[in-house]
Amino acid sequence: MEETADLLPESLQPANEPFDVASKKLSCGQITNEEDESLDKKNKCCSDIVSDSNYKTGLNCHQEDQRRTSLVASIVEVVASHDAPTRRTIDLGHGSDLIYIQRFLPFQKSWTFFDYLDKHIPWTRPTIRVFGRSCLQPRDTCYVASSGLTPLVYSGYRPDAYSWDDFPPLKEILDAICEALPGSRFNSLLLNRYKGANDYVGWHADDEKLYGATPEIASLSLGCERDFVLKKKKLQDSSLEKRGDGGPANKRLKRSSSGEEDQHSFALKHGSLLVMRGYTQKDWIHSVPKRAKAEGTRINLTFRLVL
Ligand SMILES: O=C(O)CCC(=O)C(=O)O
Ligand SMILES: [Fe+2]
Repeated sequence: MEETADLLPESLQPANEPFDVASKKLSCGQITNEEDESLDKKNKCCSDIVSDSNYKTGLNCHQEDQRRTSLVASIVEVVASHDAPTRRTIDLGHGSDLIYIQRFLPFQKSWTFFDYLDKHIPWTRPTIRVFGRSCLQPRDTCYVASSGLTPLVYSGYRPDAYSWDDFPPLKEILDAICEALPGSRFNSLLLNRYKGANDYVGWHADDEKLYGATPEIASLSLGCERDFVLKKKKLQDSSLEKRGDGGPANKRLKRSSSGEEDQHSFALKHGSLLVMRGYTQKDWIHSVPKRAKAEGTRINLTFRLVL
């Protein structure tokens, strides 16, 4: 990953609204989640029904019991259907694709992981090199990997690898991801903590050789919602083109004038999982830009396989 300075097109500024989930921890300037909002409304509506059922209804005890049973069943159904993960596959074309799973982890469980990681991970903010200049990385980081792997080096920085055994909850998350992605394998994890609106990751691709030609990267988001932007590489930016191995990249990237989108933006929700697959690291770059209204802390975990 050779990170570039943050070049944020004006058109990508979102219409953020403050996010406040009563009793669900913090308000961090997150984008309002329409579904969470509607869940809140439905939950409120359900509790209204429950308290209404205490009023005199004119039904006998048996009828009242039946009514309560069916009310409880429908409340459970509403809550369950809103808690269920939703999976979406996004075909970026030419062998690149994404999977986005909203509510991959349950809401409160995600906050439990957030609190643990915020407190227990030995976060550092290293000096990196961008365009030949040294600067402080604009977010906190930590690296966890199985022993004996090729070390990760990015932007002139080589993080020390902590062991999975140092942070047992990470293994729990890894197990959940492997269960959701049968056949996938991960042995390393780069953690990022964005402490507010000014923290970001600039345009880059995770195209280091140690991940091979078509790495699968599973990215879990916890805490404050942030935008994740993907932009198609120009043909001359393609790593294959740079290596002079122009054939496949040429074929994949050249056809981009066919009306396909060259840029995608996703608001990554608390507890969501985004998976990048295929040629996504070869043909696309991605970033998490600064966002004035994203005041809260966000923790991101990217699980990778070092070959
Ligand atoms: O924070 C994110 O969602 C992305 C982080 C990222 O791109 C990276 O660590 O390589
Ligand atoms: Fe990345």
